[in-house]
Amino acid sequence: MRTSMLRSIKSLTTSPSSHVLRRGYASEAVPDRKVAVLGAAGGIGQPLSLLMKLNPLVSNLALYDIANTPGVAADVSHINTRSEVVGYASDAELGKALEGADVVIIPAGVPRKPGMTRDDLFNINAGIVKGLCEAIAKYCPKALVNMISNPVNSTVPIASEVFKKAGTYDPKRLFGVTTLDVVRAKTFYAGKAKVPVAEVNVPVVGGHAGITILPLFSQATPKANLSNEEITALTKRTQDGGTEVVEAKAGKGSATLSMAYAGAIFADACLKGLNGVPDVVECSFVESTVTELPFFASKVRIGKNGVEEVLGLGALSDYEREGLEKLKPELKSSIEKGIKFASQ
Ligand SMILES: NC(=O)c1ccc[n+]([C@@H]2O[C@H](COP(=O)([O-])OP(=O)(O)OC[C@H]3O[C@@H](n4cnc5c(N)ncnc54)[C@H](O)[C@@H]3O)[C@@H](O)[C@H]2O)c1
Ligand SMILES: O=C(O)C[C@H](O)C(=O)O
Repeated sequence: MRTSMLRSIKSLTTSPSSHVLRRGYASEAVPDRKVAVLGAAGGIGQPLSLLMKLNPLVSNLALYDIANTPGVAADVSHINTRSEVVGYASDAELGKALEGADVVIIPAGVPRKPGMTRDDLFNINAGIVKGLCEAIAKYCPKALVNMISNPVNSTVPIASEVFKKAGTYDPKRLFGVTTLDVVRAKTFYAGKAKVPVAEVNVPVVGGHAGITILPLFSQATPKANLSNEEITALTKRTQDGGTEVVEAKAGKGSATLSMAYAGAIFADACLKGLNGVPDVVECSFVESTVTELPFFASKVRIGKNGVEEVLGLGALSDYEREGLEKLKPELKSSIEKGIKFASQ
């Protein structure tokens, strides 16, 4: 995405065709797409809004938050790229922010402090996510929902229950964003294997918390001859990547910049899928039959209707098979906690 996005941004801002695009005459080549960011003024929301403003696939960018939205929206709106930016600042404006949205990205909610698990955020974030998903069911039930708010292992099941209750649930349109785990696995693997990071691919499966994050380094490319000890250390670092940032920020929140980057990659994949670009594949936490668990992160092919295909796990090493069995009880209980909360 990086090179193609940067190339498109460059041509958008420097070539005569940029005027054509901005006037909206290029709708065949680049259809209009509205993206809504809920929690747009937060630590993730601000840089994510910036990155979505730079994405030439976006024609309308709706920035919603319960605090500080006007400033963020005014600031981002001055950037001379294709999309029109509108800020929405209160509950009463949420419907307008969502109406017509093709993709809704949700980074609303509280982040961790040192010593907390993602599950410790459940009590506050579950209610936030529930309310936002009720509004999505009402105002843009066909949108692809990119859930960033933690604990993802529970917030995605909460969203599914809210949509089921509203009669709008389409499992193809609900995604837990686990892209940051893939971003980390790629970075850490490239460093250890001494291969160019831009060429690295590593699937990360399972969920998005501690041992439920299972990077499949046996499938990493380019291949490298890493020892079992090195694979164990890489796996642990990927699983603890979020905590590494939380501790480094020492009470000032969790990953925001790397998450904004990861969220922008995933939203871009959704937009490309919607636009009919073939073979758009990203890892995501979705409704799944890959294991006995109802939700599971694995590679997913994204197309015009959202999830086109949930891909299987491929061949696993003994270490990964063991990790897979170990993560299931925790992931199952987080999923059940979300379902129980939303069905009350
Ligand atoms: N999926 C991932 O990989 C991943 C990575 C990093 C962080 N996160 C999660 O993302 C969430 C946000 O993190 P952050 O660092 O941006 O937090 P933050 O506190 O900086 O920002 C959160 C924003 O959400 C807004 N908000 C709160 N309630 C809202 C509501 N009802 N509607 C709209 N906006 C609302 C707040 O006003 C704030 O601006 C946290 O739950 C965090 O754990 C997930
Ligand atoms: O670690 C966190 O709490 C935030 C996020 O889930 C992350 O992986 O960085």
